[in-house]
Amino acid sequence: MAAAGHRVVAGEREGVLRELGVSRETAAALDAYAELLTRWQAVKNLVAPSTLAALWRRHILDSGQLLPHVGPARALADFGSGAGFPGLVLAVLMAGRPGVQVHLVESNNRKAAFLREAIRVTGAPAEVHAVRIEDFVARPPATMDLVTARALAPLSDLLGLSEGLLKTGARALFLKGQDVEQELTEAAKSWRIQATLIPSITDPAGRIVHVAAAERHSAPDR
Ligand SMILES: C[S@@+](CC[C@H](N)C(=O)[O-])C[C@H]1O[C@@H](n2cnc3c(N)ncnc32)[C@H](O)[C@@H]1O
Repeated sequence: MAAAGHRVVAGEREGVLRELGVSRETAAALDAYAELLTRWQAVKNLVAPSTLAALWRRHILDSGQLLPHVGPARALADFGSGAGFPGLVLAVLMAGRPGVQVHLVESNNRKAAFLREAIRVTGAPAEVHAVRIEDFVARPPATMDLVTARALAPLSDLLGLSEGLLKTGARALFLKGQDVEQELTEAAKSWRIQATLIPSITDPAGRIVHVAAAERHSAPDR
């Protein structure tokens, strides 16, 4: 069904803008993004159709809740950005900070084209890398301060993908669902991880995994 048929949850936009505490200019940029996503969704199916009605909370606030944990980071790499979550939302929210650049790594050309258009309409300090994450990490365009990702892979795989950037000093913020404890236990078999779990404000079972550092266990001596 065409996106015109979807209904936005009443009052959700206002509540989310209040929770994020954004300026009028930032709210306008988020509106432009939401409008573009709704329009492109009809033909490009960018997010799960069932989640579009709750776009503001399920996607925009879910992404924006990372902002207080970004700290002084200026160079961000968002892995598997899809329609821009969380990377593009963070770029919009950080637009006023000097020197910020968010690198959206998304190998799907249809999604990468959408992201380029979203950057254009929002003026967000971001750029799209339509390549595989593995290739981006092999030759990053700058030293990254922070890696973000949502709905991409289990934690141990995320650490593997991020390894090259963690080694040069990046931290990571991963949005995780109810399986987070299991994923941490599994990841701890291969990694020594310094991480903090932060409750999600959009999902009672969800956690933000803040990785300060991680390195592989050395191979056991024989
Ligand atoms: C399930 S979607 C999640 C999108 C977004 N992060 C979100 O939470 O809505 C995963 C995205 O990662 C991209 N992706 C998966 N593996 C990738 C890789 N190795 N390199 C680049 N992009 C990848 C896919 O094309 C897809 O858009």
